[in-house]
Amino acid sequence: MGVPISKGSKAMNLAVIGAGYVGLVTGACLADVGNRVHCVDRDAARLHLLRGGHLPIYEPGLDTLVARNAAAGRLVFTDDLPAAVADADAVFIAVGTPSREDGAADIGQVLQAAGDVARSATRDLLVVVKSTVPVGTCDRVREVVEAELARRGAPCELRVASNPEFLKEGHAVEDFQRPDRIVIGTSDDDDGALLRALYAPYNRNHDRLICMDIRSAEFTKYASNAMLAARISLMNELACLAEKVDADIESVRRGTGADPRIGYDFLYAGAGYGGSCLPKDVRALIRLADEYGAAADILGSVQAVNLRQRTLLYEKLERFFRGRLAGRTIAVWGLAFKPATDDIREAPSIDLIGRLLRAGASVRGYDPVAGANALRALGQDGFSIADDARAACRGADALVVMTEWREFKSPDFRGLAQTLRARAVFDARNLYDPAYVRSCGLHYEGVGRAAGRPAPRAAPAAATVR
Ligand SMILES: NC(=O)c1ccc[n+]([C@@H]2O[C@H](COP(=O)([O-])OP(=O)(O)OC[C@H]3O[C@@H](n4cnc5c(N)ncnc54)[C@H](O)[C@@H]3O)[C@@H](O)[C@H]2O)c1
Ligand SMILES: O=c1ccn([C@@H]2O[C@H](COP(=O)(O)OP(=O)(O)O[C@H]3O[C@H](CO)[C@@H](O)[C@H](O)[C@H]3O)[C@@H](O)[C@H]2O)c(=O)[nH]1
Repeated sequence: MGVPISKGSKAMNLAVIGAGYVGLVTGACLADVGNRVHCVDRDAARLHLLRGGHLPIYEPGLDTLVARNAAAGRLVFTDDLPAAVADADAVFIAVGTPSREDGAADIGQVLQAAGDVARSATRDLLVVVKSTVPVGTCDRVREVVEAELARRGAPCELRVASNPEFLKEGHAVEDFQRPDRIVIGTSDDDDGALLRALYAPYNRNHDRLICMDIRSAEFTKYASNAMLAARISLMNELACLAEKVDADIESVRRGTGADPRIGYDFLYAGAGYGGSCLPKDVRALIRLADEYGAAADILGSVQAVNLRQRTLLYEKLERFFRGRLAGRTIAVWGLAFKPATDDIREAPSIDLIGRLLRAGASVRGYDPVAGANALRALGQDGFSIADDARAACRGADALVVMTEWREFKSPDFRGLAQTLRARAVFDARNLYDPAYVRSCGLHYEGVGRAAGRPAPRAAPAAATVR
């Protein structure tokens, strides 16, 4: 077991609905501290994999955690929701909340899961909404649950709490086990006490629980992702300006991040933020603001900058090849939206490759774990997956590095200069030292990197100081 159940807390019976990135990590981690967890999913293929000891997703450390707790009988995978809920003290809802066409979060899966719980419950329990949901969703969950209980004439009470999740993919197990905060929104002290007891093993040295009302907890999740997205978009906008004025955004990042009020984390310019959360949650927050007649000017700009940034690498390639991308072969290193995951949801690489294929280029991709997912998303017409990073470059004109996997950090540039026909490297993550790459005989472009032009001799007239 990872962390033992602490004094004062007892092992609980839990159900987690949704065995995806969040549900699986939540279920496995809570089982690892001694709770008995039923992970419920409606996806038969996913359950088949899990029961056979295979993970449907790549997440560092999750395989051993799942194997250990499944073997100990503390973690069970099932589609039998009534059995999972039968003796549960709490049921976590961790299903998807994808974007609707208008950008709002679709809470259909959450309400469906809540209705399913209320249809099966035979005892009092706490329904904990872990999915990212717009403010007011827990109220809707309560309505659905109460209507169903009334219809059944069921003599039990289902309370509702919000407990948004803040884990990062690729770092999910560590984030869950060593959280920087655990946000809990409740309307009842007993519910807060139950969640405090459940999270006690992760709350031993510092109090990481931040307790509040339900609506504030729901909002905290969106506010956090909005902050993160804003920081990235600001950095990306600054990077584009840096490139114009021949400053180097990497030096600027080091210089600005040194101020503790700014800090170094999440300050990397790149190909625009992707993944299953930041783009979706910014869209949902904008729609929420619209619904309530509130301004979302900054959020609108954050999103607009991100959309623009996602075309940046394509534009660089198009410029380099003077608009003639048809017939070219481009190698792409990194297909996942970030390192240490196989998730390609809203990955900038998938955008870029789609554009290249539409322009008539061929793409040879490589990713340590996301190749199969990329192939499923993009098909095989003009797109292929190489066995390793070097093989992706064989016969290619140029290389684009889209994800900062560790194995891409120090390639053999002299070898690449021999392999790449147009001898060009496009670095969407600013991994490399431009001067060194150029010294190896390669054309190099990063994001917001100085071209090394000599500074203008005289200030432009408009900037003359009187
Ligand atoms: N992925 C992340 O890093 C992350 C982090 C924090 C919060 N979130 C939020 O958590 C939620 C889940 O995200 P995810 O990435 O884990 O999603 P996911 O798509 O990986 O997993 C969702 C799972 O729920 C299952 N499901 C849906 N409806 C069901 C039902 N009625 N009964 C049983 N199973 C059902 C699906 O089959 C799927 O396996 C979303 O709201 C997301 O915004 C995600
Ligand atoms: O300095 C940075 C940091 C990140 N990114 C990009 O931003 C996206 C999101 O990265 P990250 O936030 O690390 O990944 P997620 O796993 O999507 O995690 C975010 O979304 C989750 C779901 O809501 C939250 O729980 C996490 O706290 C939040 O960081 C990726 O495309 C990154 O490449 C940058 O471009 N520059």
